[in-house]
Amino acid sequence: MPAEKVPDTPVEVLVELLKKAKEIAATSGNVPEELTCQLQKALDIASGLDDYLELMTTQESEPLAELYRKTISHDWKQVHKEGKTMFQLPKECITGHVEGQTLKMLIHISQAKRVLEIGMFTGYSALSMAEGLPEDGCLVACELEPYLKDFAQPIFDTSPHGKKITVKTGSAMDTLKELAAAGEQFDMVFIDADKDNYINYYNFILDNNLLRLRGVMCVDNCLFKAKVYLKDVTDSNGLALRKFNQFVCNDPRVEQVIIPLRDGISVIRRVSVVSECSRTQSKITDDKVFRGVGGRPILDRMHLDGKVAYVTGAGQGIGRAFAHALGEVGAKVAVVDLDKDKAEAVAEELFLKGVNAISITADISKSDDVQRMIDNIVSKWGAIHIACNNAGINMNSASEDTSLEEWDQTFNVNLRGTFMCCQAAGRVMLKQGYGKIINTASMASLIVPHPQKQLSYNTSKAGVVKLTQTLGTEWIDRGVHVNCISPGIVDTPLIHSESLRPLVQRWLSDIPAGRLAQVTDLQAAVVYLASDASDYMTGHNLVIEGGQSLW
Ligand SMILES: C[S@@+](CC[C@H](N)C(=O)[O-])C[C@H]1O[C@@H](n2cnc3c(N)ncnc32)[C@H](O)[C@@H]1O
Repeated sequence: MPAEKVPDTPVEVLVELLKKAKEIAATSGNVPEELTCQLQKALDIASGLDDYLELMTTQESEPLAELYRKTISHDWKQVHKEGKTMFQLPKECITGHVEGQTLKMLIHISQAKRVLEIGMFTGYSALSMAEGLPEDGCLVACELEPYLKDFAQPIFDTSPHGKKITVKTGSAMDTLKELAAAGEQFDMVFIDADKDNYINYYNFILDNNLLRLRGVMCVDNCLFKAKVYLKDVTDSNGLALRKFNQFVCNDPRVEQVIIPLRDGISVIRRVSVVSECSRTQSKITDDKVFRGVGGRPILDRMHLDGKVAYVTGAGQGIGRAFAHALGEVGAKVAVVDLDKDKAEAVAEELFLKGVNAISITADISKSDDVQRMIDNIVSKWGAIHIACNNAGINMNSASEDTSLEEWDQTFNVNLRGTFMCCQAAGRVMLKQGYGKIINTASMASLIVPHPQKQLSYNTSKAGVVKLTQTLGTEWIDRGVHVNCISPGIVDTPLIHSESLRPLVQRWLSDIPAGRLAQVTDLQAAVVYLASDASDYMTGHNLVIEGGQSLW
């Protein structure tokens, strides 16, 4: 701590006290050496903590470092003297590196997209949190002093994350009222402004649902230099924080913990709405709709944590998108493809994202390969919960010219291969009493896409739908759901081949949505069909074609 710095956290106060004690020990002749030694150890521990945390925390970005340098070197006294700020702002009120990184981490953990900050100062915590937000995330920062907006904005503009921040100047309570009137809600709220208003901000936020269900509130300075728990404190801010902590601690609407980092950060979350409603004796219907099935709200019911999935034809296109989608919501994924390199590349992509993935090379038109694929997965992960039978081929020819070879090849992969996968995975799933099979059919199972001629493809995909319906009804009473997805025309590299490219304009005029499907348009469907949220669906053909089959 620099010599002129005022101790600002319990640890900094402790360091100062230990230094004084050491000085006293050094100047009194009769202090045992053992006591001096113990004092030095205590001082080393306390004074080394912040430096160590600083060193071991991921480095701040250049815009944050610049914001810090500019804030610390600014003459705040002079600015106030010149009447540019209403109050004389102490530079120490900047949150800084370790706290900024903590807030950014909380944003990541809570997957917040919308953040509200009360008390921006020069914007260090605002920019730290913005860095943790996704590209379409946003942060509304309330700040009393217009001068601070002008101070922070040029630095925000140097950061790729600065555009996520909107600064609202004026009294924070006025801004809160405005936001509540507009029906705004936030995933995370950070309070770091005038301490005597903390309880008012907190109550207003909860009473007006500014913090969304399962949102998180963080509050700074909750240890207030230890004044919240020391006796004989007269400091008004210390007493305000003490009262605030006690209020939150007694509030049945929330759970809280104070993290003793810097000057203390309270992390507060709303507890179950059920207990909140019974407390207020609201007339609620306390059932699965209200609580969620098994206490899990709808999005949680789409999670696939601990589930084992495979996707065939996952080396590219739709299969790759399916593999990523299933992995992103928690499943372990076996990436199956005829092409070894492609399967390995996608498994590597998934692994990089933190998904447990393996690659398997298999030709699903060969029964031995199919059985080997299933055996590999079961021996590696002990089960198969989700089977995405997606591999397929498409050849074009006029029906009068379609060779038996083309017909057989198409059916061997698209229908016979899909059946073999369903059967092999189904045997495992029937034994488990649980399974979700998702076959990739096609819009061509419903309509005859034109002008290209693809008899064997169309009929094989119609077969996939009937296969799905039959298995879906035969196995459902033993816990195995079988459904299929029928994509419309998907924008894959194949579409841009020389022979197909001229047809794109023609197709577009047949599609109400006015565009081809992207593989990402299909991802939510596979997650839904793989999850418990679709437990009453079986034998269904989920058509995703931008309305094309309706015209
Ligand atoms: C502790 S500083 C905030 C530090 C900031 N979070 C950071 O990361 O550096 C408190 C800020 O709250 C602002 N403030 C105080 N009272 C306010 C109020 N009633 N409405 C809005 N802002 C207020 C002050 O002007 C000051 O900039």
